[in-house]
Amino acid sequence: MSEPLDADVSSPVLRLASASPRRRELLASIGVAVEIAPVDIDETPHPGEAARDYVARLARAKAVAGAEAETGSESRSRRETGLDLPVLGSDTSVVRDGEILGKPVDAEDAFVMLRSLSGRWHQVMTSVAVSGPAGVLEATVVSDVLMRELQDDEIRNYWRTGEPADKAGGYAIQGLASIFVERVEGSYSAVVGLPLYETASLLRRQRVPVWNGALF
Ligand SMILES: Cc1cn([C@H]2C[C@H](O)[C@@H](COP(=O)(O)OP(=O)(O)OP(=O)(O)O)O2)c(=O)[nH]c1=O
Repeated sequence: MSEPLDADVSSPVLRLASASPRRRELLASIGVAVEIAPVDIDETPHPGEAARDYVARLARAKAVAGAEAETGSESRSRRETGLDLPVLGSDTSVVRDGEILGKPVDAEDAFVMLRSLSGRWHQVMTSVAVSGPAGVLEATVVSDVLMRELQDDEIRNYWRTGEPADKAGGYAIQGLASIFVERVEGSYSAVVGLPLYETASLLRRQRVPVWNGALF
């Protein structure tokens, strides 16, 4: 029997235009080893921009910026041999009543965000874009999340754990905030940062090998 897939020792098959460790781990879980190449783009929403359009625009911008950076000198030898890797960009936003909640900037910001999510449903929108031989392919997934009533003290204590700081909406469903989330309707992996079902489909269309149900 051959060895199981191990993302740490496999050579990269995809360039990940993201600094998010969650996205790297999610891709590793479906056997996709990545080369990390974060990009820096302006994440300011356009005036009047709908949340769904916003996440789609950002995911696309990250994939396109990552592909442009790949044509730089660092990867020139690979380009010359026609071996540029497809590039994945993604964006996750928490949306309450149509309003985009980004990452909290401080304790007060996190308190206001989580207070506003307490005891009600909100949406998590994640868009993924993959630039490759088939052009830029995209998918957007909207999930509904119900958070239980939160006490003021637990919101303050939650901030002190450090978990909310780099998370859209100020919480991580895959972490301590799992005790706050009562229900998810949609894609759990999309809430964490990447909708794996849709991502696998886009990757296959870009000829990136993904685990396909075969025995190892
Ligand atoms: C709602 C939620 C968000 N998140 C995270 C996923 C994303 O990393 C982050 C949303 O910010 P993003 O801007 O989507 O991503 P990022 O800044 O972490 O990385 P990059 O832009 O370089 O790709 O929030 C969780 O980890 N768990 C959750 O439950």
